[in-house]
Amino acid sequence: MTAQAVAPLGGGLGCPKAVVSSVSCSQSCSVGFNVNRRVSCSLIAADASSRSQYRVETRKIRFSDTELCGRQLVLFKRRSPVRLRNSSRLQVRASAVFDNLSTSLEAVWAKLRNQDVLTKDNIKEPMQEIRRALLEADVSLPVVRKFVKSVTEKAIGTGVIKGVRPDQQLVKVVNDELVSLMGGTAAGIEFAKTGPTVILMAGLQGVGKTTACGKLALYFKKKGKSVMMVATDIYRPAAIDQLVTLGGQVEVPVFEAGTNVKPAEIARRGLAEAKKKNIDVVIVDTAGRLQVDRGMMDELKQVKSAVNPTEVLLVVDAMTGQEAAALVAAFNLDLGITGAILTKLDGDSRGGAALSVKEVSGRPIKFVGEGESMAALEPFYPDRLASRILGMGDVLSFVEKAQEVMVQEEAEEMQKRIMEAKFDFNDFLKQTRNLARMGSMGGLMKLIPGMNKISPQQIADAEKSLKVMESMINSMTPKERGDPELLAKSPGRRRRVATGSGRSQEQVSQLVSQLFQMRARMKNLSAMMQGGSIPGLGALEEQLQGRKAPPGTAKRRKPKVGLQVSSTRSAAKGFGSK
Ligand SMILES: Nc1nc2c(ncn2[C@@H]2O[C@H](COP(=O)(O)OP(=O)(O)OP(=O)(O)O)[C@@H](O)[C@H]2O)c(=O)[nH]1
Repeated sequence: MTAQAVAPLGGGLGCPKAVVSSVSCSQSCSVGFNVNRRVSCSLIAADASSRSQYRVETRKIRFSDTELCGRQLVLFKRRSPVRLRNSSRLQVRASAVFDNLSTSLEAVWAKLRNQDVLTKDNIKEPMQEIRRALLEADVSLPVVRKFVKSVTEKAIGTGVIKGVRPDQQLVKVVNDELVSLMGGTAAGIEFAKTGPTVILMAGLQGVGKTTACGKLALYFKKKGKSVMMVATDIYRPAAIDQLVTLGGQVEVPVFEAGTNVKPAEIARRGLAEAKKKNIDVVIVDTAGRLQVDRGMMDELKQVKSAVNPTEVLLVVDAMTGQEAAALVAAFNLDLGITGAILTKLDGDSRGGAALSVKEVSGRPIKFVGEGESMAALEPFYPDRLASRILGMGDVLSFVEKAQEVMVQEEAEEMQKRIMEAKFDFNDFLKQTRNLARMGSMGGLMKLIPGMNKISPQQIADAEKSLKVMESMINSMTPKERGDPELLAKSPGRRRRVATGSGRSQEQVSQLVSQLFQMRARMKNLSAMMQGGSIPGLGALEEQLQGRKAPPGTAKRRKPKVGLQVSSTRSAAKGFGSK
């Protein structure tokens, strides 16, 4: 993009002025040229005559709309002002949001380069860096604390993934936590089941509310919806004109009733008009205030009850950082909102708002504005933003692949152990942890053909008994876990495990005998599969639910030890039953 000749403004900083004939800008140039506020720009001047590049001081420069064609740019090279020739080309690269955060995080990964595995000790310093980087990005302190704690726990708990370096592993954990911090999945707009979907827009003055109305109108129009905007800002007549102008730009009708009718009444009339015209989406613009005050809230409540909106969206300015998040929380408590629109994410915001809003307010960001043009509105995708911050999409997919391979290898190893009837309590623990990693058992069951008939209650029972069993296994010594015979032979060991886990001795005995039954069943099953007589899924389901003993196991193997093997029915309640 090329801007017109930039003439010196004179005076100001008391330095020689850079005069350039044209300005070529990288993608974020609109930040530098159109925003009516302080922006942070990193200017790189390439002097065509000397072919040298000047890294220009990153400084706050006040640009305003009125200065658009006559901007003074004072360029520095090693703190001395630089005079550029008329033929010089000037590249303006506004520091994009999250640049600093991304750079700081790169330094974090570098700290782990020579490590073999993530430990409590070697992760301390990187985590301090992450904490500092997030605070600098203006993320609120409680959010940072929670984030750092959770990343630390997960990073240490992940264990080694074959072929993945610890720094790569940490990138993945940080990515996943960033995504979940921002709400996990994208929160879309809810549409009314009948009649028009009404979206009430609220927000302080100058945050970009009216602009966001126009942007949303265009967004829905592009989705094939008919849209109408309603102007209820009766305090600033220019606001109505602004909305009408935006409506003209995006070719969407604007309902207005001048400045002598109450906002709630205008909204009501606007909605009636929209119903008459069979409009799909009605966007209600409201008046902003300099700060939250009672009058504003009361008025918003009146408008809200007049039109009963499907969505109440609070528009907040990303440049206000964590304040934006606090504002969303305050509006949510008082007015009740369904989400936020974060504007000016193209400015010099440090990005803290995007990271804090969901955690602080409990409400998701639904859209982000990244420019003044009507098309500069995007649905908010936490995963896309996280990978934009980290800039490591390839590392993420590499780690995911490695995890898949590991799960596959573990599964093959487990299968081998099952066939050899070596399945022990360590395997059992590993399996339950894998289950936990993969999500709830209910979700998993739905994926297995024939298993969807299991009731939620049965799943809940199974999950509960898995937890009970896990507590008993955790009280066993590593030797006992690897060699369950030890427990089968020794009532003393079983007593110790019972005391350690707070369970009864009978429960421990039952668990041990269930392991032997399980081994026998699995061995039989695998023998059948090898012999080609694979039981039908219905039978498998019954076996796994413990309703029917699998063929060949009706006459159960006698335990080698003095333990009473519990009945098939009791086995159904726990280990391997589902
Ligand atoms: N860079 C940038 N500027 C924006 C964005 N959204 C809005 N603006 C600009 O911010 C300024 C204020 O926007 P408005 O839409 O008038 O704000 P408002 O909240 O309706 O203001 P009031 O009507 O006074 O309450 C305008 O100059 C917009 O062009 C954005 O996402 N990025």
